[in-house]
Amino acid sequence: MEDEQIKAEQKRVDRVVGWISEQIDTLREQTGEVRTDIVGIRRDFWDDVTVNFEDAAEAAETAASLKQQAEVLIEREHAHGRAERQLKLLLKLQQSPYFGRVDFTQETNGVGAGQDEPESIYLGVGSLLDESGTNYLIYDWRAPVSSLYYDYSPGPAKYDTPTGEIEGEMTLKRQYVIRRGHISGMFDTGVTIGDELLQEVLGKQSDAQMKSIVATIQHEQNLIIRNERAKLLVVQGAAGSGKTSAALQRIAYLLYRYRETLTADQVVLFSPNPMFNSYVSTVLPELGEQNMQQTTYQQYLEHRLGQSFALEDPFAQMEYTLGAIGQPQYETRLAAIRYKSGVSFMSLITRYAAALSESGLRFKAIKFRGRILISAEAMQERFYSLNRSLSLPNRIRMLAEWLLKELTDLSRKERKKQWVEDEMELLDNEAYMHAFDELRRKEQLTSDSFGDLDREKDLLAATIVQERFKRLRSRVKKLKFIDMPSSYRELFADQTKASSLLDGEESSIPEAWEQICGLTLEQLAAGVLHYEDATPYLYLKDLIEGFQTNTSVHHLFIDEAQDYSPFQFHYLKRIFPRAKMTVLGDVNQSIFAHATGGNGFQPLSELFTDAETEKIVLKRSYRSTREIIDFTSLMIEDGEQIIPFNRHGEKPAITVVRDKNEHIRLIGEKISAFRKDGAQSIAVIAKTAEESGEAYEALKASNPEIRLIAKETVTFEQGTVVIPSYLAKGVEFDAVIIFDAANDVYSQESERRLFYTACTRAMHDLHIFSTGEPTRFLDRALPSLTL
Ligand SMILES: Nc1ncnc2c1ncn2[C@@H]1O[C@H](COP(=O)(O)OP(=O)(O)OP(=O)(O)O)[C@@H](O)[C@H]1O
Repeated sequence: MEDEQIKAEQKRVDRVVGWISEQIDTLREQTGEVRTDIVGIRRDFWDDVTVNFEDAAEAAETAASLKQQAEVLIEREHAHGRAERQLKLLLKLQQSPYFGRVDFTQETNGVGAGQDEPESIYLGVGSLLDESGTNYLIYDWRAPVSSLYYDYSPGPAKYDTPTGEIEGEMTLKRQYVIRRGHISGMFDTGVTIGDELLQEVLGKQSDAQMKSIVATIQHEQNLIIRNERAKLLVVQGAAGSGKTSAALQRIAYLLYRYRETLTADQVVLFSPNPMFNSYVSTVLPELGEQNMQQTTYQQYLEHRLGQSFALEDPFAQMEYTLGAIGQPQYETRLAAIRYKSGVSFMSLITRYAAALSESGLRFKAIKFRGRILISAEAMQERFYSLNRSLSLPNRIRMLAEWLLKELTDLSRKERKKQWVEDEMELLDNEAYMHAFDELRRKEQLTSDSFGDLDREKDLLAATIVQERFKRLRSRVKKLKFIDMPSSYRELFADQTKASSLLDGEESSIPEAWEQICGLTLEQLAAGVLHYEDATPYLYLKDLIEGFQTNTSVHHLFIDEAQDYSPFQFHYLKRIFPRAKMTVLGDVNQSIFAHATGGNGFQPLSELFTDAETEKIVLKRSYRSTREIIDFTSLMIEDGEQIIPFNRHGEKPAITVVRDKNEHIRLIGEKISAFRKDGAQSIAVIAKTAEESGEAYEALKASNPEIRLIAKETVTFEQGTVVIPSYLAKGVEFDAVIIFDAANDVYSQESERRLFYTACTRAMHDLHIFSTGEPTRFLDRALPSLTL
């Protein structure tokens, strides 16, 4: 690029940065003032309100005055929040005001048709107006016009606006690398967005935090980011194709596009594990947006199931499926996982709930001081005497009301019991006075009541009983009187029940049903709820008690969606009925036993109509070097369809070791070598948690800084780690060492995708160790390896 051009561009950068600096100063002053206001309002809060509770009118005035004062404070605090966010954005723009430019000449139709003057559009992470307040010095990357930059190369181009399509000619597309207000790189680009810039970005060392990709979003990723039409957007993308990145930029886009109506807490991202949450948590703040709500499916289950069971998590299930091969009930468990994850089991549960509507729902007696106050039979009788045309949840609510009334009656009788008398006597003076004060407040005792010993005692007895009944009432309100575990268990207790429920559709019941029933009963008796049972159990619970739907969520993002079962998808749709879904995954990385194999996201299509659904396939992979992608693609079917980005590095390598000592020594040496080459993050990926633990113990002596990642790990940090394969999902490392790829470690066909997932975590280097003959998943890839 010519010097003159760079000089002219730098001049513009200087001017823009100068203007940003001025605005920063003004804003700082303003935020300072607002802050002082807030401190002042807080300090003088009580001086500026008139507090008087003498009578009802005064109290009302006090309340109004308090409300007004609080509103002023809230308004100021909001203003402060807005200004702070704006300030943060300006500080970012001050360092790097923009990353791209397109020159675009809009076509004008009709009278005087022809071409307007070209306009230069500069793109940054936020927009900025000039001194006059009328011209944009920087356009937000999410503005309609900015899509030109992502969708076109120079030539005819168009973009959508809320008022229609605008066509024209793009005459220039330029990219900048601006650091601390100085242009350090500038490229004019052709067909795709800045191969050069992308090269530079992708060639960098990894980070503990995911980065935003706004400067280099690719056309097909932009389709995901800006999609506004689909109610269900399905993204099938190769490993490293930018699914997570696109999802996060899409959230930023939606928050910008619908800023009047959408807030960050109306967007929920389901991610694979807590560590992944930490990994992606900085992307939106980096883009000047607040973070969406982040959770994992397991966290949701725990929140809903509370303490009622020892709830197995997906990783414990995974450890079992990977490590218990050959154990007595292994095959039964696998059959159970497959069946209980599918929609057939869902319809069995739906029918079971319908049957419970007629009979069989289990209840728990309400007990008090070791006595049964209301028996389960009484509840059952009452429940089934209610109008059966009413839904289960409605009848449950009516039963709860009845129970509360019963409890009120029972509490009256309880007052006369000896234990109340005993308890009254035990009250010390202070407690007695306290109870009496309470009584006076509640019952408005007059001074006449003093001395009326009987009345005093009655009231005190009522208070004591009421206190003790509080817990019972609260349990009733929480519907704890339903014996959910027994109600669920009953489905398995009689093995013929399923076929009678599925009259005509018995063929969907698996062959091993009898054994599955046995296994389920065993596990429930031990107070354990297997992962595959958790969603069905919750579904049944919700059919009985009513679904706890969340209608405030407008957008649901499900990352690593290949790990969700059809049942889970249906359930999520049910609890977020108003949300649009963006579902991102890679069928080649399906690692759970419930994975449905080749048909990928098929179950999802049942949730929305064809017209509501859009599917985007990402074939280009950005994470790894061409050498790594060429190699890993040979491990999977259709791998040749993955298109590597043209970035080169060392060929992957394999070392077959002879014994344990050599194994550990060579891995230690490899770690040192990678570090010397500048790798910031190195992962030794083992198959299971158990193998990771062993690897860690063996390696830590010679690598004291090495860390072990377990399912509880919540932060993703740089450095050298040992990590189980399934936890490495979604994250990436400069260099990956596969701990042991021996054929007897990765032996089952079902483990192919797990192995593939582990290998595709590598950005720049991949080294595979094997303690014997390497896994057959490498058969096709092996010849291309450096031995
Ligand atoms: N357009 C882009 N510009 C720059 N970097 C990109 C782009 N797209 C993807 N990347 C980079 O590629 C890597 C992989 O991206 P990401 O993790 O989003 O992929 P993924 O499809 O979710 O991967 P996986 O399914 O393997 O977990 C990241 O380092 C990301 O920053």
